[in-house]
Amino acid sequence: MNKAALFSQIQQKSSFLCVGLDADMDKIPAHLKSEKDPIFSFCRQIIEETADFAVAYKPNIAFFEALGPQGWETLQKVLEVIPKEIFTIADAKRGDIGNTSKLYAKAFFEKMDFDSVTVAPYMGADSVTPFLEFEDKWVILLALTSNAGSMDFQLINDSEGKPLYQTVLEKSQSWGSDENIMYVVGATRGELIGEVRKVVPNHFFLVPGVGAQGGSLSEVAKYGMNSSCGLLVNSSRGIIYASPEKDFAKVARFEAEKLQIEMKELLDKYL
Ligand SMILES: O=c1ccn([C@@H]2O[C@H](COP(=O)(O)O)[C@@H](O)[C@H]2O)c(=O)[nH]1
Repeated sequence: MNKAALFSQIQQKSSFLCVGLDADMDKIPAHLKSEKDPIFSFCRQIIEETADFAVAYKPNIAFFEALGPQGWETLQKVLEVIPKEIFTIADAKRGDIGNTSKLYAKAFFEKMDFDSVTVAPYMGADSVTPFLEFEDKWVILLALTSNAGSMDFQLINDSEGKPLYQTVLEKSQSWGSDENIMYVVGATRGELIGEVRKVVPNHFFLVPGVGAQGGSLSEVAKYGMNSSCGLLVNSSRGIIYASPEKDFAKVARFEAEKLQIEMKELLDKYL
């Protein structure tokens, strides 16, 4: 999917919501566990109920890998029930020496037909560029993540006072463009989102951290929105585990709609 198609969907749905599919056997409702493929059943129902409000889905690959070989089959089935016009993100956080990255890219872009994959930047250009050789596919590079540990490296300043995440943003711009690179920027980062936006004014950000991690959607929009929205804001647990009962999918729909209503207001305000 290209940037224009993504923005057009954001406008049509008045939403920049990404629903995170962190489907955990220990957390899905008990009644699903007797089904043949409980994780597929859970994800399918979440997708069916939230697709009106979501412009992206982000299966976190760890939750599928943890199921062993069956998990990869489940992931493929989940990918197939996501409506074609909705952007898909393999949250896999890959990246390795060039020939290995090439095969990771093949796995997510050819064997499975994801629109994008999250990639760690720390092995440098040759670990990222193999992912950029696929038309209308995206790399989502970890820049300023939402977790406390982001302080350990990403916020360390160099001798000129520049934080490492900023070097990642600056350097990676020569590897691709705002048509094939997005950046992960945590919703928990507040004003720093504005600092990221200054360095990369036109790129989309994938923003995890609203909902369960407590990030503020209004701050994300205030500091991060650009003229083509430029934001995909993810919520996983806040939507998919909003109810542990049989009504989980309906309650997920309600939570997704709540976020979409807030997003519409923010789009009207800033766009
Ligand atoms: O900086 C990051 C990068 C990725 N994530 C992932 O996003 C979701 C967040 O889930 P919530 O339940 O909405 O907190 C999850 O898959 C993380 O692995 C992130 O949180 N922060």
